Amino acid sequence: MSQSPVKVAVTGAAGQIGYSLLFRIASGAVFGPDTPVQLRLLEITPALGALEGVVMELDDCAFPTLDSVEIGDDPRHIFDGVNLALLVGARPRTKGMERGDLLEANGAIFTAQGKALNEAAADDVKIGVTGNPANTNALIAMSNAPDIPSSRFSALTRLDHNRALSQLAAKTGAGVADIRKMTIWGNHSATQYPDIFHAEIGGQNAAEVVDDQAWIENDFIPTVAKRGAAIIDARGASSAASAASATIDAARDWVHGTPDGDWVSMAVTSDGSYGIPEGIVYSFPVTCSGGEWSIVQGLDINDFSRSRMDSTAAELIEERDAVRSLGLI
Ligand SMILES: NC(=O)C1=CN([C@@H]2O[C@H](COP(=O)(O)OP(=O)(O)OC[C@H]3O[C@@H](n4cnc5c(N)ncnc54)[C@H](O)[C@@H]3O)[C@@H](O)[C@H]2O)C=CC1
Ligand SMILES: O=C([O-])CC(=O)C(=O)O
Repeated sequence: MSQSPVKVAVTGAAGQIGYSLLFRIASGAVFGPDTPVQLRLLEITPALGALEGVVMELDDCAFPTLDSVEIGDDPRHIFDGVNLALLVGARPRTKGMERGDLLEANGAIFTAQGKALNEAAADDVKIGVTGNPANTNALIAMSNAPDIPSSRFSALTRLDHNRALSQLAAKTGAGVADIRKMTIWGNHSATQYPDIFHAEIGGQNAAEVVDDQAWIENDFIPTVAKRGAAIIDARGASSAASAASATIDAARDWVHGTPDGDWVSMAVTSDGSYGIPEGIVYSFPVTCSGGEWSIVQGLDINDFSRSRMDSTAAELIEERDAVRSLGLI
């Protein structure tokens, strides 16, 4: 093992997503086989006993890339010197709830964790927010961490991106690896806009390959946007293994870069690109290189896309105003 260890914090580590996520990070899925990982796991006090059991299992895997594991309930201590913080811990929604219903319950968590990251994290920290409502939780954490550049925060829309790839592959008979340039715009919520007008299948425009606007409007977009609720209905619990997998994909690409000729979807702070109001955490098509993301510029936006991009921005503005009135930002 040639390199010095990377410190990775995971919050909500004893939860469903944590149980899929930790083993993959520990086995090198984010940083590769040559980089030792020090896991720093945050939980609420009553869940620390269960977390000890998860740590026993991590030990029992004997991963060569796992350097050490520390657990605790104090964010300031757990975030000390971390290079990557994956903020998963939050209450999940249950049947009949929208993710936005969690704003107040989960907002307080991200206020405290933003402050603790600001005080304790390493200078190069990257922060990925999975806990819902992910975009606005990232905004809350960012607003409470004034010394960390806002470009170091992102919220997870990679699961939506992966869902869109899988639905498009099923419709066209292509393999997911043949599809490039998928985009999720906006909020990780039912208003998100999965956009195939710039996507390519084997180099051909995906919307032209599909050639079925009714499928795009009535099938593809609602299936992707409401997939989380469909999983809750079927499983009785929200998505976990796929959410962990997307969290890994997002962190890996942010750290190591996106492949040439492709992009990914990440919710990042808007700089006004594509007319999206500045400052909200909005999912864009991005490329990553050298540990930094950049929003893909210059895409032509048709009227169909424009109205959907604006509706999901409007929802994020409402969420921002709601957390502002709660004093969270
Ligand atoms: N962005 C995305 O694509 C997705 C987001 N999610 C969200 O991820 C979050 C976690 O989901 P699950 O793991 O299924 O939930 P879970 O309930 O199984 O686990 C959450 C864990 O967080 C812990 N926790 C609560 N408050 C905490 C705090 N202040 N500090 C540290 N830990 C804390 C709980 O004790 C629990 O162990 C939920 O908000 C869920 O809605 C889930 C799927 C996809
Ligand atoms: O839908 C939920 O509440 C969990 C989630 O974010 C998803 O599966 O996309």
